[in-house]
Amino acid sequence: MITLNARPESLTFAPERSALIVVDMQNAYTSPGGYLDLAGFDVSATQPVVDNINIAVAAARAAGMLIIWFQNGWDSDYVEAGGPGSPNYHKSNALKTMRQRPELQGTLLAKGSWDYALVDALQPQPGDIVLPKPRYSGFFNTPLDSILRSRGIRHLVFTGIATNVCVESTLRDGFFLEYFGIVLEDATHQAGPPFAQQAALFNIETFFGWVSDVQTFCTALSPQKLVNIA
Ligand SMILES: C/C(=C/NC(N)=O)C(=O)O
Repeated sequence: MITLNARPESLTFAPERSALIVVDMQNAYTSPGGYLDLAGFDVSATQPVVDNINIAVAAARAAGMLIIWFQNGWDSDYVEAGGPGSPNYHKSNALKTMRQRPELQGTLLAKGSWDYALVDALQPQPGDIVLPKPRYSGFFNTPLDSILRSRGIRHLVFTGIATNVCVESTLRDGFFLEYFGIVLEDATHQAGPPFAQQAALFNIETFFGWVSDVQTFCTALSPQKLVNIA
């Protein structure tokens, strides 16, 4: 068992019965020229997040935690995105950007595209689980709940982009399914202004889960080891 210092209080859990979830670290959400950048969101501060996720993943893997990587997106014909009868068609800024700029059609968040791919610096290893997801929540239309329940996993440590959209959506759905959700704040980044990050972390800390950071997480898993946090 480890005890992880977190806000609003510390949590004790077994690493081998917990998972590190990496949410949507795709070029779409992280890289200049990716979807968020093209849609007008600031991605200039995402590199430290990539670096910190690599540190957290290495520490979690060494401690026997399951690593789950999500990739958000749809088939290249966007059937999975839903048509005009789906709110996703109207709210997805990727779909809206492609309607405004038809030359981008088929490039944003389409499976097989550069935009959909995980960033080069973050690559799953054998034993990790990679899950595509068609909506913001990683519990919606994916086998996530079955994968976790079959392994007796109840504690989920979250990293990834965006804190206020897919990270928060997945953590909230997990809360309703009786999972304990913890966010490593310096391994996440918001879509939108800085207040979106602050509000998401406030919501999580106050209502849905816990907030910690990569250094604290690594120290809890391996007290003797020194890490260089970005
Ligand atoms: C805005 C947005 C966020 N996605 C995420 N991975 O949090 C989107 O997919 O449109």
